[in-house]
Amino acid sequence: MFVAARGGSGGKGNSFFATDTEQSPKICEYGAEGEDVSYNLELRSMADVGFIGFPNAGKSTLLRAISRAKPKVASYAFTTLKPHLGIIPYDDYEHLTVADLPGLIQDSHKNKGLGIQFLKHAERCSVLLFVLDVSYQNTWDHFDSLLFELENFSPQLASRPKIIAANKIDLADGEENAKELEKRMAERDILVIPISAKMGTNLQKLLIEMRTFVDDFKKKDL
Ligand SMILES: Nc1nc2c(ncn2[C@@H]2O[C@H](COP(=O)(O)OP(=O)(O)OP(=O)(O)O)[C@@H](O)[C@H]2O)c(=O)[nH]1
Ligand SMILES: [Mg+2]
Repeated sequence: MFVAARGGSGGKGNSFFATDTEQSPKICEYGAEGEDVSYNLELRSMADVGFIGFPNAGKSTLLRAISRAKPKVASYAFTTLKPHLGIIPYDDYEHLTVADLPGLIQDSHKNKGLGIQFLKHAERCSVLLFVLDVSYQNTWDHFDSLLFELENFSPQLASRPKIIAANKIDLADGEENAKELEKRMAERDILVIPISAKMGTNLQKLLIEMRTFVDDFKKKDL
């Protein structure tokens, strides 16, 4: 927060000039003029981290778990229709802003589903967090499909630093599927963090990694 322009000091109102004999004086004193300043503001990024994932992967559940934002969570696709922002405070008084974005589907880049509208928001995030539902086995395919949509929309967006949150490890086979995903992604040098957004498992590790990625990105961006 900062003061964009200071107001002038106030003048004295009519009641200040009231006396025993003149209860409602018609005189007053004008205040001093305030500052008159023009600013050009540039919105450089919508959020530090943008959540990318298919519908129902648990993006909104994760946002609720790590910030005070309260986006709607439900077990049907396209629960989230517009981006929701959350703020994560860290112990050193820095904070990250994260954006829960509407679910992506095949051919989003051709404006299917919430399409381009959604991808435009992602374009303004510095780091991408892919939220994958590891109650499914082949989530590396999910990751590639999501990446394909991003690449077709904007190769620059697709080249942003990426982290994968392997979500729903509390469900059957979740941990094993997450391990297999981790193995495959290690070959591509992409970090996978197994979590359960619902149960709050391993979120601390995710928060630390998100912060490290964003800090690195900002350093390079300077
Ligand atoms: N078991 C389990 N269920 C989860 C977890 N995270 C989310 N869910 C459930 O998955 C469903 C979808 O969660 P949402 O957070 O709404 O998913 P979303 O990715 O925001 O979905 P869209 O807004 O449609 O893109 C809900 O029923 C959640 O309760 C998890 O870690 N474990
Ligand atoms: Mg959602």
